[in-house]
Amino acid sequence: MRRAGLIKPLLRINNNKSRVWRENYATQINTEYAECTLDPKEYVDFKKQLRQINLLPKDGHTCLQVECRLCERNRQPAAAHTRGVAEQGLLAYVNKRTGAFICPNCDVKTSLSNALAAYQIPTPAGYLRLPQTQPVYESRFSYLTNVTPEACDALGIKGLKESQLNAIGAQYEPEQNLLHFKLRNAAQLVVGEKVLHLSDRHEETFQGTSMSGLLIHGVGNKSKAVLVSNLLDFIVLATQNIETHCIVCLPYELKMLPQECLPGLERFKELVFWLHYDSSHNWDAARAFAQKIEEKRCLLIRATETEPAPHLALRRRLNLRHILAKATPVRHKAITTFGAMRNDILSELQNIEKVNGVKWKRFPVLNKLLKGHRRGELTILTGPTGSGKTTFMSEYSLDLAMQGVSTLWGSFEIRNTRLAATLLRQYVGYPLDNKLQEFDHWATEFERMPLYFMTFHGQQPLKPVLEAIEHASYVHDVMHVIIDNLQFMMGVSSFRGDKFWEQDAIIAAFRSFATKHNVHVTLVMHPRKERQEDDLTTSSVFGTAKATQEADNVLIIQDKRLTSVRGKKYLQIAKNRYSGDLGIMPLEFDKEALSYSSQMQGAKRRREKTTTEA
Ligand SMILES: Nc1ncnc2c1ncn2[C@@H]1O[C@H](COP(=O)(O)OP(=O)(O)OP(=O)(O)O)[C@@H](O)[C@H]1O
Ligand code: FES
Repeated sequence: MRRAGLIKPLLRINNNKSRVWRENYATQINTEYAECTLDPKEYVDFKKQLRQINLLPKDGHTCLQVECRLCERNRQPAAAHTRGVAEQGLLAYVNKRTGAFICPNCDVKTSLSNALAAYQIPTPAGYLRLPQTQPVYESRFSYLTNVTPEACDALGIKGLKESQLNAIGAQYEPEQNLLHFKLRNAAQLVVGEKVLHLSDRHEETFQGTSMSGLLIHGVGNKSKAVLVSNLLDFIVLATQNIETHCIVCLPYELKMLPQECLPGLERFKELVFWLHYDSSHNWDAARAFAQKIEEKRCLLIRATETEPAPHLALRRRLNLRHILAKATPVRHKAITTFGAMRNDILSELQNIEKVNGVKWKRFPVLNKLLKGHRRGELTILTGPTGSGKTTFMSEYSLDLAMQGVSTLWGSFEIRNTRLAATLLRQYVGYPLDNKLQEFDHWATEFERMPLYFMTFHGQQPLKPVLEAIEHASYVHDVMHVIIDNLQFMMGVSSFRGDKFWEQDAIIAAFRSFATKHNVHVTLVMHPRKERQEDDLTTSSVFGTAKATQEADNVLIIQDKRLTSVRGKKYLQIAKNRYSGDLGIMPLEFDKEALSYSSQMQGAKRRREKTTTEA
C-alpha cells in the first residue's frame, strides 16, 4: 500500500455545537490502520484472490462488499471447488477510494494489505484471525426514559406527540434536559449517540471506535433516503411517515462525513440532500459530500425561501412532500440550460452572504475586498524573503480554522512543530515560554480545531503531495490547503523542460485540484529577484504569467520600510476574480502575538488599558 505523506490529525475535532470524541483506537488487527491512499495493484490482487476462493463481492456505490473473513466468527473460507451456493455471510466493506477495509460486525477498520491474508488459502503460516468481538458502546447517559409531553412541547413543533418521538427511537434524559438518539453502523450495532439539548438546541455527537454511526429511520427495503444535517430536521421528516424515503441524520452536521459511515449508505440507490446551512463554511457541503458518496445517486434541494430546511418549511406551513419531489441532481449534465440552473441561481442570490464565503474575524479589510474565503479557489501569496509570508498565512488560516474551515498545511520550509507553535501563539495572543503552566489548557483548546499537517518536509515531488491532499480532502473533508512554498516542488518532479515550464505544470495541477475537489488551495511563492525599491506586481510572481492567470486571488506583501523612512508594510490584493475589488491592507506586526491583526492588537490595547486603570 503506497503511503502518501502521512497526515497527522490534531486529535479531536470539536466546536461549540457538536463535540466529536475521536478515540483513535488501534484496530484489533496487528497494525493500526495507516492513513494511506489506495494502491490500485493491491485492489486488483484482492479481487483476484476473491475470485480464486469463489467469493464474489458486490461492487457497491462507494465500497466493495464482501463476506468478512477477518475473525473466527466466520466460517473458514471453503476451498473454491467445495463452495455451494454462497449463503450471505457477515459483510465487510472495502472503500474504493482509500482501500480502508471496514467490518461493522466487529467494528474493525484496517488496510487492504492486512485483510488480504485472511482470504488466502491456505491461511499464511502464523496469521492469526481476530478473536470474535462484539463491539459494545457504553452510553454516556445512564438515565434515559420515554419522551415526556413537556420535552415534546419544548421542541416547538406544532402537533408533534411524544408517542411519535418514542416511535422514531428518541429517548429523554431529564437531568440535562436533552433528547437522545442512538447511532448505528451498517451492521445495525449501536456505535455512538447524538443528543439535542432542548434548552438551546445545540447538538453533540459521541462515537466509539471507528466513527461509523448514522441515525436512520425507515424500513430496510427502501432504496431512497433523505439526508438531513441536524436532529430537528430529522424529527420533522421522520414523523411525517414519508412512504418513499428513509430519513438519515448525518452524524457531524455539515462539518464532515467520515468514510466509515459510507457502508451504512450503500443500500440506497438515491440520496436527497435537504440541508440546513447554518454558517458560511458549509455552503458547499452537499457538493463535497456528494463527491464522496457518488454524485450520480445524489439529488439536492437547493436552499431558497420557498424550499428551506425541513423544520423551517414546516414552520412556514410549506408542503414537505412537494419540496422533496422538486429535488434536482447535485451536478448538472455536461450541457445544461438556464432553466436547469434557475434554482441554483435563486438559491445563491437568496444566500449571497453564505456564497461569499467565510469572513475573517481578524482581517476586516480582507472581507471588504475579497468578500470572504470560498472553496474551489486558488490563491497565490508572495512577498520579499523574510517579509512574513508564513507568519501571515499562519494567522490567516487560523482565523478560518477557528470558524470550522478544515485546513491542511503543507509546510515544506519550516517544521510542523515550529508552524504549530506559531499557530498556537497567534491563537493564545502571547508567548507561553514563560507561562508553561498554561500550556495544557491552551493546547487542549487548540487541538479541537480542524487543522491537519502533511508530514512532508523539504523538497518534494508533486505526485505524492497531490495524493496526500486528495486523501485528506476525502477522509478529513478538508476545505483549505496551504502549500508553503511552491518552490520546494521544483526540480524534483519528473518534468522535463525548463523550470518555468515545470512551475506552470505544478500550478496547473493545483488549479485543477482546487476546481475538481472544490477545495481552496493557497500557494505561497517566492517572487522573482526584484530590486528592493521596486513594488512587487503580479508579474513579480516567480515563473511565467500562467501562475497569476490561473489564480483567482493574488496577495502580495509589500515592504516599503526598507526603502523609505516613512515606508510601511502592507498586503496588496493585486488580483480578485470573485468581486474584482483591489486594494491594500496595512500590516502592523505585534511581535508578542506574532499577529498582523488590527482586531487582535486593538483588543490587546483595550486589555492593557483596563489593567493599568484598575
Ligand atoms: N512585520 C514583521 N515585523 C517583524 N518581524 C516579522 C514580521 N513579520 C514576520 N516577522 C518575523 O520574521 C521572521 C520570518 O517570517 P516568515 O517566516 O513568516 O517570513 P517568510 O516571508 O515566510 O520567509 P521566507 O521568505 O523565508 O519564507 C519570523 O520570525 C517572523 O516572526
Ligand atoms: S465479522 Fe468481520 S471482523 Fe468479525
